[in-house]
Order: sequence, then C-alpha cells, then structure tokens
Amino acid sequence: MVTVSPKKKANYPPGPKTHPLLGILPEYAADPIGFMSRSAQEYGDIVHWKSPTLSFYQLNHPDYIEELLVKKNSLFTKHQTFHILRKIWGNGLLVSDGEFWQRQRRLMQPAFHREQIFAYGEVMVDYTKRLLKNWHEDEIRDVHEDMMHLTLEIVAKTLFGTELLEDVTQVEKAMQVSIEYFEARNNNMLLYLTPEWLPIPINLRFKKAVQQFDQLIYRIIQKKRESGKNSHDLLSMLLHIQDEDGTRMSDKQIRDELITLLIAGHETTALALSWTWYLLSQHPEVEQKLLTELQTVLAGRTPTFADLPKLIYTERVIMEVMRLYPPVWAMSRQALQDCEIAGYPIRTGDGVVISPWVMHRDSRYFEQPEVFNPDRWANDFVKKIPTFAYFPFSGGPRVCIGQSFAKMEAVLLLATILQQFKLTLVPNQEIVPWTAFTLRPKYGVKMLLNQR
Ligand code: HEM
Repeated sequence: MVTVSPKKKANYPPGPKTHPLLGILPEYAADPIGFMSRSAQEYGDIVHWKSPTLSFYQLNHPDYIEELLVKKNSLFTKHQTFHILRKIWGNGLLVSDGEFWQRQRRLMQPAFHREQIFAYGEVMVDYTKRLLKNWHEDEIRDVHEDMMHLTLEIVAKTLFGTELLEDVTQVEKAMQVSIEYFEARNNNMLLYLTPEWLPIPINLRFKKAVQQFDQLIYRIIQKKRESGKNSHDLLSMLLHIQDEDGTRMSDKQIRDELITLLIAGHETTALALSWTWYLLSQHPEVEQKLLTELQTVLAGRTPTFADLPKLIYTERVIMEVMRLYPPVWAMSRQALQDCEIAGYPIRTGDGVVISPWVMHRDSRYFEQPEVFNPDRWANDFVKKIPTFAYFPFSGGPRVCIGQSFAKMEAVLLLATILQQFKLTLVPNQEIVPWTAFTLRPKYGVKMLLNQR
C-alpha cells in the first residue's frame, strides 16, 4: 500500500501547462497517445504532468526506462489506476507484488519454459486450421474478432487443458465490459470522481461481468478437480502444487491466476495479429516477401515449432508490427518510497509512465520511424539499439511471462493463415487505434477473404 509523503518544494522536470483543477485530464482523455507523443517531443526525455489527483513523470529515454524497470524495480509497484482491474483480476500475477508475486511467478514459470511451450505449437496450428474451415471465398469478416476468438481458445486449451466452446462469447463480452469500464473510469472526469459502489449502469454492468467470469473460472477449476487427472497443464500444476508447509493454493488464488492468464494471454497476441493483417494489406511488397519465405520454408505444409528458426522474415514482420502498434502501448508504476529517476526526486506515491508507442517511434533509434519496414530488423539491428528503445514485452523482473509463447503463436498463426488466404482490407472503413487498456482497432478490421 502506498502512502503519499508530505509535500516538499519539488524540483520538477519540464511539462505541459495544465488546467488548475482538471490537470492534463481534458487533453489526455481526448487523445492519450497524441498527448504523450507531444509531451515527449516538446519537453524531452523526462516530462512532468498532473491529473486532478495524481502526479506523473513520463520517461522518454531508454536509460531512464531501464532505471525504472530494472535497476529500481523494487522501489515501485503497479500504479493505483491499474487497481481498478484488481476487481476482476484479483491478486493475479499482473497486479500482485512483493514476495507474494515472486512466489507465484516462480511457481508458474515452468509452464512457459521453451521446451514446454514448443508442445503448445501443435494446438496453435490445429485451432487455426479449425478456424479456417469456417472462412469462405469472398466472405467479409472482422478478422480482429476472429483473432480474439482464436487466441482465447488457444490459451484455454494449452494452459488449462479446457475447451471453451460456447463460453468464448461469454468471456469476450465480460472482457469488453471490463475494458470499457477501465477506459471510462480513467478518462472520464465525472466517472473518475464517482464511487465504484454507486449503482449506476456502468458500475452494475461491470459487477455482472465479474460474476460471469467467476462462474466460468470456478466451473473450469471444479471440472479439472473432478477429473482427478494430472494432465501436465498449468492448471493441473497449480491444483497440485504444495508449499513446503503442505498448504495448497486456494481456489480464489487459482481463480485470480487463471483469469489473469486468460485475459493477458489472448488479447495482446490477437492485437499483434490484427494490426499485422491491417499493415500487410497496406504493404503488398511486404506480403509478397513473406509469401516467398513461406513458400521456400514450408512449401504449402503447415508450420511447426521446428520451422521457427527458418521463418526469419515472418518474425521480423511481427517485430515491426509491434514496434508501430505495441499491444501494450503504455505502462505505469507508482513509487513505494522517495527516490530519484533521471536525477529528479520522485516522491512516495508519484506515478511514472512509459510508452512503447512513444519510444518505438523515436527517430533517435529508428530511421523513418513512421515507415513499416520489417527489414530494419535485419543484421541484428535489435542488438544495435538500447534495450529499452524497443520493449513491447516490457523488461526487468516484471517482463511478460508469456513472451516466448506469444512470439511463437504470432508466427505460427500468421504463417498458417497467410498460406491459405489472401486478406484484402474492405474500403471505406476507419482503422483507428483505440487506447483502451491495450491498443485496439476501434471499429475492428473488416477484410475480404480469398482462397490462395
Ligand atoms: C504479443 C503478445 C503480448 C504482449 C505484447 C505482452 C505484453 C506484456 C507486457 C508489456 C507486460 C508487462 C506489463 C507491465 O509491466 O505493466 C506483460 C505482462 C504479463 N503478460 Fe504479457 N504480453 C503478450 C502475451 C502474453 C501471453 C501469451 C501471456 C500468457 C499466456 C501473457 C501473460 C502475461 C502475464 C501473466 C504478465 C504479468 C507478468 C508479471 O508481472 O510477472 N502475456 N505482458
């Protein structure tokens, strides 16, 4: 728990002039990524801004981001704005802290080891082929919706050994409600100041979404327990784990971890793929190069994990997509004690925010940063830039646990789908990034399908 220390005369870095009562909220809420990009351009590597009740430092230099995520990681916790999500995620890995987080991370890590995730490759490809059976010639589909469905089913099958079947729609609805709730509470002044217990429609909708999630997850846990089988997936492992003193993880804690993995483990990868379909449709020369690689390496067969080292250009495409459209477009932390970042004093309770969107478009590290160019990643380019100039999966001890899972999934799904279908963007639709908790295409991505 963070308690705010008394105000001292502060030495603030530069920052935008703000409304005396509302702080930066009106400007931020109108266009969060525009606001953060302008702040970086106008005020430099560290910027200070205030919302009505919060004080934030925005870091726009890889060294300062490293200071936050690696060197001084233990002095910070996830920011309190994140804690709205605690209502749904409970105390799962993404929001838990301290020794408790350390223990949970240690327990879950084996499910994400390279050897283990290789075994998931087959499920990933099989489920993709199942989806493609429902795609038809000349059909128009919202591929963003399809990617969300597919990655959700994959995470449930690989990590919990569960077929979601008709529950997929329920999970998606509950997720939509919670993301809208998070976005609305953080960006709408009136809601921001409204107590969460007030029985207004948005609060009631959110409460119902949490209940629906709970019912589903407890049902999954119950079924697995009744089956009595140790099927070597993460859920079985969590059910069987015992501490040295013989205690087991409570159902509530297992619920929190499952819900976290279900949410964190599907939407982000789905977004990487949705933005891939969009960018490929705008860059036929990249699509052609990709097809040539797939033809050379796979010659029409479906990919396996063994093909991954040879799908070099495919991997570069995914990296470049996540540079321009990082699914997690910003991350925030809160100081647990007085400290310093970039030579500036940070007080207990202050917020620090970093944005892959802003860093990934910084011309100091990326030539022509607005251009979609997967070839920029050739010749080990990633080793030539500072580590935190490109950080779609964050870094330091809180780095994404599903990084290898996600990279493999994105490459396998892209290679499987692209070999079978050509996707053409339906004209006259707006493709706009929506900075909800993640970076979503606001109105989806409608594509025309043609068999190859
Ligand atoms: C392209 C896909 C993905 C991206 C871009 C992504 C990005 C991230 C980022 C940036 C964080 C750190 C958040 C912060 O520090 O505030 C994170 C954490 C996390 N991610 Fe991912 N992620 C992806 C896929 C996955 C997958 C597939 C899983 C699980 C199957 C997963 C599970 C998690 C979990 C549990 C955490 C919390 C880790 C901790 O704090 O110990 N993610 N992810």
